[in-house]
Formats: sequence, structure tokens, C-alpha cells
Amino acid sequence: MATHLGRLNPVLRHDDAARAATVRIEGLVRTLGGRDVLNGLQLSIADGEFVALLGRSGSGKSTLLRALARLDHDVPGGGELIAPDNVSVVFQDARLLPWRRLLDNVVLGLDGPDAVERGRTALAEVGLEGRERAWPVELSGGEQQRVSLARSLVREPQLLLADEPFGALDALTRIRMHGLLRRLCERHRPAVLLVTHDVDEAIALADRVVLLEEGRIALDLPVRLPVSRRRDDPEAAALRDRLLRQLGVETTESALGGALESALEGAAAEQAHGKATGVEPEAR
Ligand SMILES: Nc1ncnc2c1ncn2[C@@H]1O[C@H](COP(=O)(O)OP(=O)(O)OP(=O)(O)O)[C@@H](O)[C@H]1O
Repeated sequence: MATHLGRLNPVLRHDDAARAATVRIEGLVRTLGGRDVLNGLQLSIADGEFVALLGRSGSGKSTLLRALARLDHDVPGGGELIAPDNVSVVFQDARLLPWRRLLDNVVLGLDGPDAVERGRTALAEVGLEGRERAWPVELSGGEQQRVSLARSLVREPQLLLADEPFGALDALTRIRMHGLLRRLCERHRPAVLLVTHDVDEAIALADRVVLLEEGRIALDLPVRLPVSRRRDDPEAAALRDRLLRQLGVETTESALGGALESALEGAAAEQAHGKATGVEPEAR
């Protein structure tokens, strides 16, 4: 396990205690536009744990992700951040290279004689078997995000960072992607930090939901729901209410309840489909 802090954030340390935790952050500060966007933030993510990160717009979610992805060397700050070297990032847009075929996009930069085979397997895992030679432009937005997931997971990252990866997709595609992501994570077991604005998405996918407020973690709640999550689980409803209250969202329960039901049903259906057939669903 390696350590990391940006050039202007000089506290670097190897630590045996980091073995049980993929990520350990203590007192993290990042200053942007004259403001401490991250202000003494503490957060740990255990090996294989799936954490969803919520927070109002501008609360610093992307800033935290950039710190973990080592994309913030020019941002002043301080504190301690321990994270693995092997990190993959999935963004809202798939960021595929348009002049490379799908398989070439997935294996780009991958070493080893089995790289191509691993790329093929990864594409099959996301439901794109047989599309290896297609061009990105031939794919829908959801399919492009499947390639983006394949490109990330083929590297077997210890930490997967996802910044609103489904934010640009339509509701149905998003629900299908929830099931796919959950299943891929169960298989590959990276630690995951998923940034989302969607409380229902967080509850449908995560083992733990944390909420960022004024540069620190204001809420840190476990999701005590079975893998196959049920829409009528009182724990899900209680968790949603708690998170929405913290976010200051005034809305009727029925309006959000419908979205949560869809998200949970979608994830469960994808899971059942994967288990029943033993293969990933076809690309949609
Ligand atoms: N390069 C920059 N210069 C100045 N301020 C910045 C810069 N980048 C981000 N900020 C500010 O830092 C704060 C946190 O931004 P960040 O993108 O991390 O928020 P976020 O929680 O991800 O927001 P959103 O949910 O809207 O994506 C915002 O107030 C933003 O305006």
C-alpha cells in the first residue's frame, strides 16, 4: 500500500494500520477560491467496502474524489491521506478515446501478454461481448459507461472512485447500471467511493452512506439491508428520511418512495438475472 499527498500537502506516511483500510483520511484540508472546501475531514474505507458520498452541490464531493485520485497537486491544503496506488476513476462521461475501438480503449496502457484476453473478459462482464471492434460513437451513453466500467475494473483496482457515473443516463438505464455495478463490485471487491446526488441510488448500492457538509463528514450511516434490497424495507425508508432531513430536502415521501422502489427493484432484478443466467445482461 502506498501513501499519497499532493505536492503542497507534504504529510506522507507508510502505516501498517492502513492494511485493513484501503483509505484512511485524517484532518484533510483543501482550499479553493479562498475557502477551506475540505476542512479537517476524517474518513476511512475498509477493503472491499462500498461507500456512497452525498452532499449538497458545492459541498466538496468532487474535491475529495480528486484528492483520492491524485488529481489535485495544485490545490493547497494539508492533513493526512493514505490510499492505494492502484486507483481507477469513473466519471459522469465515459471519456473513451473516439479513435480507438472498444477493446483498445479497455486495454490501453495495460501490460502483460494476457492484456487482450483480460480486456475481452471485462467487456463480456459488462454485457458487451462481441462488440470488441466497435467504435465508441456506435454506442449509447449507457453502453459507453459499461466500457468505462470495464476499463476501470480490468485493472483490478484496490479503490474505485466514481463521480456521479450514472448522472447523465436516463432513469431506466441508470437502474440497470446499478445492478451491474453492484454485481461487478461483489466479484472484484474493490473499495468503492461513489459520489452521487441521488439518495435512493446511495441506499440501493452502498454498504455505508456518508454525507459531506461544511468540509467534513456530517453523517456516516451503515446500510443494514440485504444484498437483494426490498422496496418495503423499513430500514431503507428510515435511512432515506434521515439523509433527506440532513440534506434539508422538503418533499413528499411518496414522490421519492417511487424512485427508491425503482432503484431497489432494478438492482434486485439485475442481480437475479445475473444469478439465474450466470452471464451479464445484454447491453441495452
Ligand atoms: N478551481 C476552483 N477554484 C475555485 N473554487 C473552486 C474550484 N473548484 C471547485 N471550487 C469550489 O469548491 C467548492 C466545492 O466544489 P466541488 O466540485 O468539490 O463540489 P461538489 O460537492 O462536487 O459539487 P457538485 O455536487 O455541484 O458537483 C465549490 O464551492 C466550488 O465552487
